[in-house]
Amino acid sequence: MIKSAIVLCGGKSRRMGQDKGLLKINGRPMILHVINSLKNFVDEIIVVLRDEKQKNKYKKVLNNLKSLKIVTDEVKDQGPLMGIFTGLKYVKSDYSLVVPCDSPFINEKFIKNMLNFLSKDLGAEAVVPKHANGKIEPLHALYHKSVRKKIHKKITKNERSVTSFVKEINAIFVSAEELDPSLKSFKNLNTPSQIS
Ligand SMILES: Nc1nc2c(ncn2[C@@H]2O[C@H](COP(=O)(O)OP(=O)(O)OP(=O)(O)O)[C@@H](O)[C@H]2O)c(=O)[nH]1
Repeated sequence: MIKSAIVLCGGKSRRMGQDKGLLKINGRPMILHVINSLKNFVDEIIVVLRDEKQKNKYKKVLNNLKSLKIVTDEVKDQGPLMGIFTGLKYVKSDYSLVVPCDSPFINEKFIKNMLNFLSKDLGAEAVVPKHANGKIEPLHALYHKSVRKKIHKKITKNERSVTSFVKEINAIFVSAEELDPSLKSFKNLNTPSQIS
């Protein structure tokens, strides 16, 4: 069974003030932390960027990486739901693990636990982590390719919330704490003060 991952990296990084995926954490661009964690567990990684200009910058950092495809949003600056829509167009697998590029501490435990769901007969359109306080993590989730049609409907209505989207589809919610007891996989770096 082919396993695919989609890395969302086409955001505007307004709060950070510079492109988050290329920002170095412990001497290495954030996106490489995410890709390094994923690469031993999936057969292909689709990196979804905003446009050709951003793609040219990332090519320098991502060259030589096997099984990696860089694509650009069908329409830019529409938010992560568009990124998922674009990524799902290119994947070979039925389900894809979607992750953001600004969570550099995504770890193997989280990835393995998420991919383990693929060995079950899921019968769901998505598997989404949920915290004890009810907060959900739709950018750290598994999506079936078939949701593309439903996303298209939302986008054409200008509805861009990924959280609202997953609440409307047939999604399974799973304990974030069980997927990664450290919860580090879910930490997003959004502002300069979060970078020491
Ligand atoms: N492909 C793609 N990814 C996106 C898009 N918007 C956000 N993302 C990604 O989704 C993740 C979460 O994004 P946010 O932090 O909410 O938004 P951001 O635009 O990156 O940052 P801010 O401008 O500070 O809100 C990041 O990995 C982004 O790169 C988009 O339009 N296209």
